[in-house]
Amino acid sequence: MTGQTTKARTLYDKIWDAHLAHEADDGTSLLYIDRHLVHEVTSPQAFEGLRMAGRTVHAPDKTIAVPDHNVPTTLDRANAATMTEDSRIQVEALDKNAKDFGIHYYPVSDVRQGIVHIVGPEQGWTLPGMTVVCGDSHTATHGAFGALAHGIGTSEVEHVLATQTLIQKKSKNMKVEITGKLRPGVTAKDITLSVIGKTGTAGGTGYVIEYCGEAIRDLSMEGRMTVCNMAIEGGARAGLIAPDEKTFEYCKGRPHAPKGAQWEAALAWWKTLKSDDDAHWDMVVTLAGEDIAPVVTWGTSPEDVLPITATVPAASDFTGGKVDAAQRSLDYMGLTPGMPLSEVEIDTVFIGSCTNGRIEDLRAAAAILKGKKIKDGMRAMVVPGSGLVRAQAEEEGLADIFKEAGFEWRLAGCSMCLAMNPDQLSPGERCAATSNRNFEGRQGRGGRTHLMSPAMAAAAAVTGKLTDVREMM
Ligand SMILES: CC(C)[C@H](C(=O)O)[C@@H](O)C(=O)O
Ligand code: SF4
Repeated sequence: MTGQTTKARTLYDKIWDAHLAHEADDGTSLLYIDRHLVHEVTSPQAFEGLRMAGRTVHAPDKTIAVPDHNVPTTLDRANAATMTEDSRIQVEALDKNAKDFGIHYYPVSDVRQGIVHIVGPEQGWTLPGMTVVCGDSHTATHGAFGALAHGIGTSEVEHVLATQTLIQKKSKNMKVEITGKLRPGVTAKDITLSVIGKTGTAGGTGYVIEYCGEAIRDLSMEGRMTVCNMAIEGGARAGLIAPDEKTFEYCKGRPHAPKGAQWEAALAWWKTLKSDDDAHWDMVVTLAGEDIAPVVTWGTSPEDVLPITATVPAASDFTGGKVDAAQRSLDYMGLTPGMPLSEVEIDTVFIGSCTNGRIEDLRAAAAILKGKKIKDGMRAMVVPGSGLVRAQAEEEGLADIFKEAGFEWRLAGCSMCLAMNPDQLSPGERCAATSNRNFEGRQGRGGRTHLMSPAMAAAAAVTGKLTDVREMM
């Protein structure tokens, strides 16, 4: 790495350099992978490939599996009859593969089971400066720790299982700075949606984003995970945030975090993990924290985002290819241009997912719901991101607040974030959701999704409409 070490580098450059095993003349590189997270949807063929080739998992100690997408989240889920045949096959395959290949595993029956992107940080598998991959696009979540974390395809899952390395080409560096303070009622979710609203879903293509600025520093680790989670929705390869005292504090004492002298050594390295002042950025995006409002999506792309105080746009408000796309979105979403977003009535509320299924998210929603009831006829569910989040929420009395308000209190999993398990919208059903994708059919065929923060979703459950949470604070 002569020469490279003296040049000013970004955090991404530093993590990349520290993991580079080989670089070919055309830039194709071989990266060492520190953590490989595995779930039931994208791994069965990869394990099958290993089996057929007679290979083992190269680093079973760095490979962590948990079923999350297909698992029912109802209290009776131990009963296999609650799963579809396809789901059952995938979950059983993961049970078997984890056992046969000797990797770390959190089965459905384990209180630590949950959404892979919540379990990894919670158990201390995700640490600053690491390379973290998973056959899942929202692996970007782990970037909140100053780790280079991104999704990979099933053939790459097999490659990482077999070699603990990944073939990559380096991305460009983008800086997204959120300056100043957030206003009351504005959360990490509003930041990340507003960034995508500004850059578009393709704006990050070819880049790794580093989020920085006072408003990012002020976020908790939970909030930082929410921001990085949606880097992929903005088209980026990954999103990351330089680690700081909050990061170290979060990691300290976690089951798989280093201990004693190893902790001290790790900490010394982690403290060097920041972009140099004069590092080169290929693109810079800046938003003022004060200018960010509580937002909701109105369309079928995460970039279709507006402040809750706005009205439904018309297709003619857009230009180029977006005109037709906006019209299609409006038709699918059943919305009329000019209508105040705060008058859009909803049928269902989903609080959960790897975007907003952590304890802080549940606290924010419960703070709005305390002493209130959800609107008559509303279907509302809270799906904690892991069994441990669920247990903590019960201990803090949040579960009681949700139940008294009329919410279903579920077990951990991806649930209604995507239509791969029994939790689905029916055609035309409209949902206030704290997840990250609002594509056509994402939550069930014909289902209509409005993305927002947990507090906003809680407010919507009470009024039955998209609601400005600031009116309920
Ligand atoms: C099923 C999985 C491959 C997928 C992803 O990669 O993101 C899912 O988690 C999602 O959120 O759409
Ligand atoms: S919660 Fe949603 S976004 Fe996250 S991994 Fe599961 S399906 Fe994907």
